[in-house]
Amino acid sequence: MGDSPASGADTVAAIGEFGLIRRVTEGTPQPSTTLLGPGDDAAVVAAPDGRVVVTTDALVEGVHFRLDWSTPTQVGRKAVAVNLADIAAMGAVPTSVVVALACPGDTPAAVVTELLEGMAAEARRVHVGVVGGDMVRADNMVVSVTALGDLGGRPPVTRSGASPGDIVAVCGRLGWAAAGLAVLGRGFRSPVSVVNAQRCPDPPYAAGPAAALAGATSMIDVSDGLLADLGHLAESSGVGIDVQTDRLTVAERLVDVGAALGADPMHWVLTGGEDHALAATFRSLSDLPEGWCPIGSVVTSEVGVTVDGLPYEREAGWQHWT
Ligand SMILES: Nc1ncnc2c1ncn2[C@@H]1O[C@H](COP(=O)(O)OP(=O)(O)O)[C@@H](O)[C@H]1O
Ligand SMILES: Cc1ncc(C[n+]2csc(CCOP(=O)(O)OP(=O)(O)O)c2C)c(N)n1
Ligand SMILES: [Mg+2]
Ligand SMILES: [Mg+2]
Ligand SMILES: [Mg+2]
Repeated sequence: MGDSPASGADTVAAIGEFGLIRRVTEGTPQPSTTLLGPGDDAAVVAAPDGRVVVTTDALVEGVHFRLDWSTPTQVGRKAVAVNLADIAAMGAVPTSVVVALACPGDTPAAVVTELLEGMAAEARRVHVGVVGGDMVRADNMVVSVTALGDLGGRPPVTRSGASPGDIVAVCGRLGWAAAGLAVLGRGFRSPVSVVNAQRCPDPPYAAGPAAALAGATSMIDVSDGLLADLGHLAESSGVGIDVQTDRLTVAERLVDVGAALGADPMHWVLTGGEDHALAATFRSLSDLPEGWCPIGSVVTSEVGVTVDGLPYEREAGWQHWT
């Protein structure tokens, strides 16, 4: 897909910026919370409780996705999903999404329309619209998404509210996208379950607001790796966090892939990003909503994360530029 540029009439350059915008916006249905959709200088969306939650994340070809690993639809879905997970991690529900796409002129127009369709499809899963965007020329593809959300009258669940004695819990998958990355990186395309997890996450969006309602004291989505992201909670809250590996289930599929590739599947679970599970702290075990699993505790030791009481010797997760 990405390695054979289209020529002739149906490229981005041939259709032009405004033809492309018309193609991806005209006739797109919007939910009722979109008061004024794409086409003007800005969109107008309802902000039911008077506050707006906003987050943005960019995906870069070659860094976050490859068009020979993923379809444009999967890239679009992923770009929106990673942002919706950040909204959920605040305990909010999404209200709308705006998107920006940069690509070379010889990009087939179908790649762009499929990507935008993927974005709209992921947004539709949570009943929100893509209410605007931007499209510009660049040497490599970059997809950037901004998501807005609503707290429903609740306080935001921040990274800074954990205190010693809290239970650390997770909702969603861990290690699957990392296993998929390892498979794709070695040139394989199966097992499709882990490969698809890398291509596009399936974050537990509803678990964020549910955790907020249940009194979660802090929360984050796992984008870089469980230990790395719990590290952000620990640092913001000024606490220690201990993860108990006997509380973490390593799915049989991950065990199989680990054995086939000579990799430790527990390392994927502890440090693999991109599944966008939610990790949160709760005052007591009985506060955990359905689907949340206890995996550790907030402790009074020095600020940081330990695994079974010990420092983790390998990288805790993904960092750009290192
Ligand atoms: N260029 C920037 N300007 C202001 N804030 C930024 C910038 N880049 C990142 N941040 C903020 O730093 C925090 C951590 O970023 P990041 O690790 O990307 O979070 P996440 O994993 O949730 O996307 C977020 O609050 C983000 O908004
Ligand atoms: C081609 C390719 N190489 C490597 C990765 C692995 N990878 C890229 S970014 C990333 C971490 C998450 O991305 P980031 O931009 O840090 O998102 P954020 O933490 O801001 O949500 C990982 C594990 C990938 N998805 N695709
Ligand atoms: Mg980010
Ligand atoms: Mg996040
Ligand atoms: Mg990151």
